[in-house]
Amino acid sequence: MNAANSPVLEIRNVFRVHGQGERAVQALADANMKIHAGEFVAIMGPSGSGKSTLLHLAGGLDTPTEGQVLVEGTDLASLSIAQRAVIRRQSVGYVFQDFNLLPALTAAENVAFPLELDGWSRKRVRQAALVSLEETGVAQLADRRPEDMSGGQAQRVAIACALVGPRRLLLADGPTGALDSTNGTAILRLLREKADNGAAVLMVTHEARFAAWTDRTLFLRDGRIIDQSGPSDASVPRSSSAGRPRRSCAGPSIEPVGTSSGMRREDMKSNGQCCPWQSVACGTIVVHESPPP
Ligand SMILES: Nc1ncnc2c1ncn2[C@@H]1O[C@H](COP(=O)(O)OP(=O)(O)OP(=O)(O)O)[C@@H](O)[C@H]1O
Repeated sequence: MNAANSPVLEIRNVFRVHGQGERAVQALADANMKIHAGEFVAIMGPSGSGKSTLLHLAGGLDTPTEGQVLVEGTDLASLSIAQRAVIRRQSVGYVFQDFNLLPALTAAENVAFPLELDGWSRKRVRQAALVSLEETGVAQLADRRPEDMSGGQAQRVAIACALVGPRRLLLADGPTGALDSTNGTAILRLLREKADNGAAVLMVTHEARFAAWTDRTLFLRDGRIIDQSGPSDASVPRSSSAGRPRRSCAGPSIEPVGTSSGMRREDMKSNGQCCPWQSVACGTIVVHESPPP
């Protein structure tokens, strides 16, 4: 299906128009980009320039009006809804702007959820969840529910959700938004490490100091990719640049169709088999067999 050197993510001649008629908004226009394994790419641009739309398309949460989105060589449009949900759950980690943690579950259960849907054993799931929470510095919150967390803590749990398991494409929409400088830097370091270990990472950020951790930055304006900046110190080998910024500087919300709030854990698991209805939860997609309430 995909050659070893093919991009993990390719956006090919993509247009996305939201709404119709007089209310139509061209959120993306002729966007083209590729990210390979091991690359960390930032997206910057003014509010409304199409950053989240691009990320939603990359994660298969939205479909282009025109053009193709390929994940590991597979055109997402060629897949059924259920097949797309599997790709998103197994290959794509998504950090949402508003976290999307399931309120009825503890932090560890939130992180474990996609792995449980994939049939991992309870013990393996718990171990993987704890590793991921440890990586984001919130292992002590494993048994706490989102309502008992601060915004910054919830954000780090949401990042743990996106990073758990062997995801090869990480999409992060403002992953440092609710974090102070120290924790924000720790998350950037972690994303950098994930890229250095082979993941493809695409991150929306408003801050050039965070983009400096990436390999290149895409600049969006009015839905168009208007520029790209590469590394200013490309000669620095990966191993010696780990743990610090790589560069000195960098030159729709699609609502879930349903919400899982209030659903019981077992309901959510049994609803995870297939279906046209889906909601976004904790870096993965929860699918409902019937329309959510
Ligand atoms: N579901 C939607 N329905 C209608 N218009 C939308 C929808 N989602 C996004 N848009 C519009 O598309 C354009 C791009 O939005 P998008 O959220 O991708 O921008 P952004 O760069 O992520 O903005 P921000 O930095 O404020 O999050 C904006 O004009 C926005 O109002």
